[in-house]
Amino acid sequence: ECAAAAKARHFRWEVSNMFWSPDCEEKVVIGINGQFPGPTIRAKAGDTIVVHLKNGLHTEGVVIHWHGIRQIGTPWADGTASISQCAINPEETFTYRFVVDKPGTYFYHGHYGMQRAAGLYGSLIVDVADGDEEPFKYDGEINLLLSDWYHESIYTQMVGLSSNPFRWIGEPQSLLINGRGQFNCSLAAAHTPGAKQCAAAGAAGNRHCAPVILPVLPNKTYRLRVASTTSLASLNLAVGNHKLTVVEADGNYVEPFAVDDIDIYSGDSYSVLLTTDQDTSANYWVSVGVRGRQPRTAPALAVLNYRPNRASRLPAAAPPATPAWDDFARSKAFTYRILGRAGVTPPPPATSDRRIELLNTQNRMGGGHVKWSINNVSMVLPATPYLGSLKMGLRSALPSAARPSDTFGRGYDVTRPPANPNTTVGDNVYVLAHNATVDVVLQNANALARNVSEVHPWHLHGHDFWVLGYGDGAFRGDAGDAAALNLRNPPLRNTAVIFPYGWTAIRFVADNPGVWAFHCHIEPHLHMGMGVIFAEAVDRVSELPKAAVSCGATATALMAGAGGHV
Ligand SMILES: O=C1O[C@H]([C@@H](O)CO)C(O)=C1O
Repeated sequence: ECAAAAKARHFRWEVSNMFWSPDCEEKVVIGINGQFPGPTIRAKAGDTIVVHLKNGLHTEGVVIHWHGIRQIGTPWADGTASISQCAINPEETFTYRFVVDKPGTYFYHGHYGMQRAAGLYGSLIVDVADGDEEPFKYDGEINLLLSDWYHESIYTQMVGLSSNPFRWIGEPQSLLINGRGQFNCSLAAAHTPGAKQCAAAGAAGNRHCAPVILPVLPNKTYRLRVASTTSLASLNLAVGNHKLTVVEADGNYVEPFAVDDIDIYSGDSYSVLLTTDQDTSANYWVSVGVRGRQPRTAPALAVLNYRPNRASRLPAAAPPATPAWDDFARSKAFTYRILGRAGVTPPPPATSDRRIELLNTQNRMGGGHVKWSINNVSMVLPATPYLGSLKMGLRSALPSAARPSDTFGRGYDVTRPPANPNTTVGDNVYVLAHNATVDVVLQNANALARNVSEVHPWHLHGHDFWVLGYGDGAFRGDAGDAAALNLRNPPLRNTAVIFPYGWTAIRFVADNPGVWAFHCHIEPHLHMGMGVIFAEAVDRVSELPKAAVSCGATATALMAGAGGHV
């Protein structure tokens, strides 16, 4: 019996700032229990995870979001500051308790300010429950948590993003694999004109930035678990000479397909199978490079080490080249191939109960501030977390009186900079009826500069969604695009990308009472307002832990006796 085998896994974690050299340059990172990245959580489907999280940052709050875990029945454990809980104060401990109900490749990360970009992240891997089997076979596993790294602190970055004039964060200094990179040198210098060899990193024994070595045995099949928690970069991963067979995306099985490389946007996770069927006398490069934006960051490299070859024997061939950053036709071809595996729950086939069309634009506010807006409103977060304030009916805790719009109106020209770039801020709270089938169409557009439209990976909390389709240009809803959506075998995911000047349509059923963020997973873009909130049947949320709601207006009301006593 599955239920009997499920167990509670307890963790005691302390978050703190610490000196670390992720790419061989010493900086300050946010670590957990003295580690960067944070400890990997490994569990079985059905287990309960209990994390006692102590905030050891001296002067700021913290929360942790369990990315891809739907938090069915535990919306207060979603780890989103101002949305699902109060930020945990310094020296305080908050207990997250939630069930990991579905096997898959997940991760966790900070969700307060830009703390994710400061290094607050780690892997969360859920195996099938005892007695269950994955629908594919493999002999071993390799975990690759990908990220990007900036030398400037997140505080400097945040000040720049909210300053007038605006200061953009720019491209990252390094890409990291499992928290390690090499700035200003290359492990494959012999193949990179002008690059210096990273002798120092290895020779000095710098354990923080030593190359990632992935030992494998010949003629075996490995499951590579790949996830991206980048602040900005869209990535591409390739392994020299080896094909990759994609089998899982965001904790859901996909119809297997073989490729030479995969694109990974921030917030995505994949499992790919790799068979070690190449010349056994050699080692091979794993290369991770930037796509979607003009790269200014060297690829991250790791060594696939065919045992018993020595790990120090660098591959003779050059690392596989990352495809051209702006070859969006290639990116789309990969993304469009991701479809639900036979047996994956199909979406409700009827037309949706509600369609919400969200126009993504870059705007100006007050002359110089640069913001991202959704239907012309840039999201700001409230002092009092929504889960508490909405459950207690404190409408006054909402930053704006008006509800946001379900459409941006026909006729907006997505091919040009906004005709009227002025925007306002608001809460962007959409109230969803219990069990409604909701379609959301994300519409991309031209940014402030001419001939610029960027990639945005959107991540939904509290749900997986079906990705029903993608298209170029403006969504022509009832004029054709709505009828052409894939209701047969769409993939289930929690993150979906919008391509430049394109649209992406998703569907989910609002069957998980709570307050859920839906936002661009690019850290600076979220900080600039690129998101909305889905408040879903909040009246059905069961009693909230007081520690999740005891701040701001909810704390005041609680003290006064409205909704319980403290
Ligand atoms: O939000 C962004 O701002 C800059 C640029 O548009 C203005 O400097 C950029 O590349 C972003 O993604």
